[in-house]
Amino acid sequence: MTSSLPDHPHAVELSGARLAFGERTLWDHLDLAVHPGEFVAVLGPNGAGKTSLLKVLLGQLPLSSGTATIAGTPVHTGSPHVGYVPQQKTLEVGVPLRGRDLVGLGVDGHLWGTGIRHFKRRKAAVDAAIAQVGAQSYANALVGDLSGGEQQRLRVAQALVGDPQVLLCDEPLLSLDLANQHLVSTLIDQRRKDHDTAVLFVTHEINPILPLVDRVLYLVDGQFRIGTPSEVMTSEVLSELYRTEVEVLEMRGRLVVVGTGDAIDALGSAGGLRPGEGVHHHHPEDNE
Ligand SMILES: Nc1ncnc2c1ncn2[C@@H]1O[C@H](COP(=O)(O)OP(=O)(O)OP(=O)(O)O)[C@@H](O)[C@H]1O
Repeated sequence: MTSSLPDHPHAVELSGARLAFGERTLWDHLDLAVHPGEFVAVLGPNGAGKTSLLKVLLGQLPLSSGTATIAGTPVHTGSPHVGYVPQQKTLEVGVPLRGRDLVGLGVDGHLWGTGIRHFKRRKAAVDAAIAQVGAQSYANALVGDLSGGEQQRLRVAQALVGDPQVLLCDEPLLSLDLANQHLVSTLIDQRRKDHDTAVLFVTHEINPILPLVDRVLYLVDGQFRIGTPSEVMTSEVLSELYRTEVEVLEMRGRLVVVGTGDAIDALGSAGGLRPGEGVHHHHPEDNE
């Protein structure tokens, strides 16, 4: 399968982008050009506007000002060039949906049409996406019977089934154990390497994906910074963003963010301290 648009220099482009709800500005003057195959982590405390940014790129939320394009085209809903891994919801046991049905939900009916020829193409696309995430052995099982990690791999397959040029992921590692975090992040990394798919990856915890990240967009309370992890994840930059003293320590290849005072709550969700805790190694189960 190949994408129908010729390769565009920028997979995602935000220019002078501003998003406000009433008096509250989530971000303003945001310029971001993401290249094909680039992996951008979107970090920041609760309510900073990370999910809203993905919604803008999905065409679900209009910008207050500025422009947003995907592969050179203004954002709009139902773009075949965008794959989306939404925030994880546990699927209930007993839902009569097989793994391959879940993946098939990612297929756009308008694009594929109806009839036996389209049915075959659709099935081939679903099979290919299932194979990309290595889910063949449980694709016919009921999703409610699958583990969180298996469900998440199928969700990634659902996002890949339309052969997207841009993959938007909203905390795809949440509630996964370390092995599955590694598995799912490796799948996403493999996809961008093999297909030059750009990845915007919203997360509260940069450590599991630190080796994959090209650039970080760090949003805090109307402010933001964009740069490589070593440019953004520093005591100076985060102290400026949080407007309080924040320390970033590197320990055995992991970044530990340590803050004080009022910022503790916010930093707790960004990989740092929670009230009453000492230096805190942010583990995945902390997100529970
Ligand atoms: N349609 C809307 N109208 C008004 N306010 C909204 C709307 N959508 C989102 N918000 C507010 O915008 C803020 C940012 O929300 P968003 O979900 O983007 O944050 P986030 O950074 O993804 O947070 P979290 O880490 O908690 O998921 C929140 O305070 C939210 O209440």
